[in-house]
Amino acid sequence: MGETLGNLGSVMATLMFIWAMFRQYFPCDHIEKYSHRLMKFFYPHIQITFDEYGRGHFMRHEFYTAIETYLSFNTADQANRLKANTDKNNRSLVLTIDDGEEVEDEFEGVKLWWTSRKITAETQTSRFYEQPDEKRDYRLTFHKKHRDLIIKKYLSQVLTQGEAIKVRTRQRKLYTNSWSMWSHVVFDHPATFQTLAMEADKKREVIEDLVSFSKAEDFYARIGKAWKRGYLLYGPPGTGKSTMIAAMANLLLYDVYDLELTAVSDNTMLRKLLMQIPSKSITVIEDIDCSLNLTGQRKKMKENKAAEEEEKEPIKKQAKVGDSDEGKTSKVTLSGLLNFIDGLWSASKGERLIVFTTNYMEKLDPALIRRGRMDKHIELSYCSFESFKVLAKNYLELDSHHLFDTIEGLLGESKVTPADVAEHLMPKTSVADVETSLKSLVQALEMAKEQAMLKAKEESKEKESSAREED
Ligand SMILES: Nc1ncnc2c1ncn2[C@@H]1O[C@H](COP(=O)(O)OP(=O)(O)OP(=O)(O)O)[C@@H](O)[C@H]1O
Ligand SMILES: [Mg+2]
Repeated sequence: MGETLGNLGSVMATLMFIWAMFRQYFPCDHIEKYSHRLMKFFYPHIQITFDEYGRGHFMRHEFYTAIETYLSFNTADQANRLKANTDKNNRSLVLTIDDGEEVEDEFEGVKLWWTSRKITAETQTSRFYEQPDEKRDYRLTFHKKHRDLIIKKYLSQVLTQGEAIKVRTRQRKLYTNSWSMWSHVVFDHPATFQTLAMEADKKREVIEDLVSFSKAEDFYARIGKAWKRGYLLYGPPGTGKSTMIAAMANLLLYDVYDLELTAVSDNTMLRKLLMQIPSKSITVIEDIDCSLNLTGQRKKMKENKAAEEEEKEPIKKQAKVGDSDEGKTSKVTLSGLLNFIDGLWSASKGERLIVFTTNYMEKLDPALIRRGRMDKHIELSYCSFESFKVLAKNYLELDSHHLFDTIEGLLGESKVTPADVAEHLMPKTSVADVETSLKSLVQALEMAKEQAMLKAKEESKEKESSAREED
């Protein structure tokens, strides 16, 4: 239909040309007026063309790719000729409508037609660059009485839907910083909140927080706050902090920017790196307590330790002279990081998450973790029975077992991390042996319980003896 209308358009253009020639020899205002009316009567349609590339541009127009995605998802089943491509993951086929094909779409009861066109032009080779010899575009045709509806509503819907599909299907990346640049690999971590071992209520709370944040653009705009949210994940090693970050990225379909602060030489470079982070991303700073000058206490502790060492071994101190930390360590400061989080970062558009992790919450400077900067503090702790049940389901596809009661009792009396539990549940043979796995876990838990009891005894003995000494 659209193609026929297109052809009709070219016929009309030819007629217009003949008419222009005619008018040159027989000028007459009346005839001109009526000719325009006639033209509009016969061709009451509007056509809009969306080129793949702009003039002199080497990047595809974003609207072209958005339309391509929209059409391949919504209308490809109408076309008889399709082009097959693999997606960026090389995993599934993406079908787009082939050159010259026409598809019909409908919006609020109005019919419109899209044509995918290829126009072959003569090759022009300039000294500096080669002009592509074929040009592609999408042509949209609709009745002129729907002009406002299509231009104002339909087109913006096509673009937003196309963009949304692109985000959903795009390949996500894990970025790491080297010098002042980010380099990336494919982010393919399988962790999800479903497989994360954590108490169900706590998990639900985190998921709801993340989802409502990702949908709250209007809310943040209304209250005049930058659309960003900070999370602090804390807990002993092996309790799932890094796993939770992967689950967050998979839930929101964000890219991950893993910022290694020890590789950042100063605040200027930090700013440069952070400015390159786009929206829909999670910026991660792991083990913030180990990141140099970021913790007031840590610095003090270091100084105290150095002073102690000095007292014990003055010779060692002499050897250290000239071996100052200055050259080796990063000059990134806590205030530099905080200024950035509060200042420039807030000025950039789009949603951003920043996640800090630490094993030692108490070591962190209060300025870093105050609410508003780190909006949510999430503790990941030792394995509870509820967390164990998630792991048993993941690793052994098990909902219940006669050893579960014993395990529940032992977990209450010992401190083991989900990482330790997971290690015992890992099948050691090609055929998963549930009984052996659970028994080995029970043994490990009993040992941990004994050790915990011994430790408690030693501690109480120490307390008693120090109290006696004081007496
Ligand atoms: N809560 C959990 N749910 C599921 N798996 C977990 C959990 N905690 C730990 N694991 C398992 O243990 C491994 C280590 O966990 P992870 O790297 O997330 O710990 P972490 O808290 O980041 O430790 P660290 O403080 O040392 O960085 C993971 O690969 C995962 O298989
Ligand atoms: Mg970790």
